[in-house]
Amino acid sequence: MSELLELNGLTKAYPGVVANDDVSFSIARGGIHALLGENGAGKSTLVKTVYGLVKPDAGTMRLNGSDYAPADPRAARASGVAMVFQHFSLFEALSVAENVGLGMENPPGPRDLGRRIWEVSHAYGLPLDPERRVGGLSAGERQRVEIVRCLLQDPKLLIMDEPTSVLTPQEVEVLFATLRKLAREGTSILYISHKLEEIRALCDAATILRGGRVVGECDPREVSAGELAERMVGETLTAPKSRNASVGDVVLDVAKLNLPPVSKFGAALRDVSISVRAGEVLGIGGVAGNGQDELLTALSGERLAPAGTIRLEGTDISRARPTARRRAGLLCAPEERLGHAAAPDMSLTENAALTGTVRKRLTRNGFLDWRRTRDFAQEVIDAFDVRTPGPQAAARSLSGGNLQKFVIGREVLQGPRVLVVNQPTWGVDAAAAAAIRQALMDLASQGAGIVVISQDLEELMEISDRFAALNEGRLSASVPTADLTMERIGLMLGGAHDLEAADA
Ligand SMILES: Nc1ncnc2c1ncn2[C@@H]1O[C@H](COP(=O)(O)OP(=O)(O)OP(=O)(O)O)[C@@H](O)[C@H]1O
Repeated sequence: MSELLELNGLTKAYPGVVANDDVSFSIARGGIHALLGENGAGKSTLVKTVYGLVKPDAGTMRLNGSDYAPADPRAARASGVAMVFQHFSLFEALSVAENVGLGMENPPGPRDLGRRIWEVSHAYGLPLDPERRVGGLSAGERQRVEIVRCLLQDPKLLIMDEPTSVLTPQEVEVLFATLRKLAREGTSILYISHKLEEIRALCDAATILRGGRVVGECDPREVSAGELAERMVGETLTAPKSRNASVGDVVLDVAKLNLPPVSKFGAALRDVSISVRAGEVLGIGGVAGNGQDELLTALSGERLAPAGTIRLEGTDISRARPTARRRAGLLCAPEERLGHAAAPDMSLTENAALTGTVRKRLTRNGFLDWRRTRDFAQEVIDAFDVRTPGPQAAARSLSGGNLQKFVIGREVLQGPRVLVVNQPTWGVDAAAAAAIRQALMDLASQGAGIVVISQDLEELMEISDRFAALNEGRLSASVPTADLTMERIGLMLGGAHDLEAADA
């Protein structure tokens, strides 16, 4: 196999950090090449350089034997480089075909475009109806739109940034079949993921980054996932410690909560009942868009609930606003890090103040006490090993996984009575994910009630005492995790509610 893309000495520094440091490796034609590394290792910076979004300070690239230095993504696409981002850039109110057309340099006429979308999507096992509105599509279907948009440009290199984090296990299989087919046809794939077993199943080469430098190359099929993880972090990993499951009184009690969807494309909550005891972790599984956002905003107080539906340690807080709920001890960490959980252009200190003022007493005489706030941000950075030059850094300058560690740490260190988290380890590397899970379990051991909403079933099985499934806005009765099989979980996720035991 010959090389499609060669990277030679790529270097890119940001204030206080060298994101890529003399990075050299090559990607084979028709190869599926994994880019591995813990959060902040420099993976995104590197692929953004290849896609023309970042200009390197030093180093060169060659594509297909010719010098390659894309001035912008348009130039990269013209050279045959396509990228599917972790965050989709689709317009919900437009159709599949309209969205695809908007992302193309020279889209064909509407009828032709519709026909080609249908053909390409079916040929690659990702069937799409060009006429459907994107707003009504699942996350997996939206990703198909992004992939098909890339395929219509006939790419030589397809870059995928953590593509499976939004997919169900079945959708992952379909995606892998598509990528293998593309590779057989000669397209190269550069694949970023933190899911090491997936990398072992899919990729035929891997480059490992640590601190911006290449620290290893291997064939992931010949190395265990544990070994890969250890090479990434440069140390031995420990599995989470189990804890004593001594549970206390009910701390969070939700009774028959009904709420309309947050948007036209959300799901209404229907008769949702939850009961979480002190010391307990309740895992809520389900495919995104089945009421997760509605549940989180109802619990955080961003949307008020009908009186008598939500009780915290016996007190009705259904009509209380977010600040009052925080004061009472109910804290929430939403899924979307930039925008919802953190303000991108604000510093980490300012972001610490966003949710920390009441419980960490960050105000004095009605004004923010900047020193205390900065100290709190620093405390989060230290305790959760957030890689950043310091609390003055803007939230958007952090790598995705490091910002996630900050957002979760900020809530955990406020000593909540009840903590609700949505996708707590999304985009977080194996070592940091283990640390976040351990922190949630430790918090439960200290007597808090924890609700973990996640699409990662293995994560839920690892840390939850009980499991419930959210499907079209209905929450199943919860079942002790120890009694569950994957088959039963599948049935619960599919909405077969009558199969479960009654709530204990
Ligand atoms: N625009 C920027 N300004 C300042 N620093 C940045 C910027 N972009 C990235 N960095 C820093 O560069 C380093 C590498 O970040 P990068 O996003 O490439 O890591 P990553 O390996 O993709 O991490 P993750 O897995 O968490 O997404 C990090 O320390 C990050 O904080």
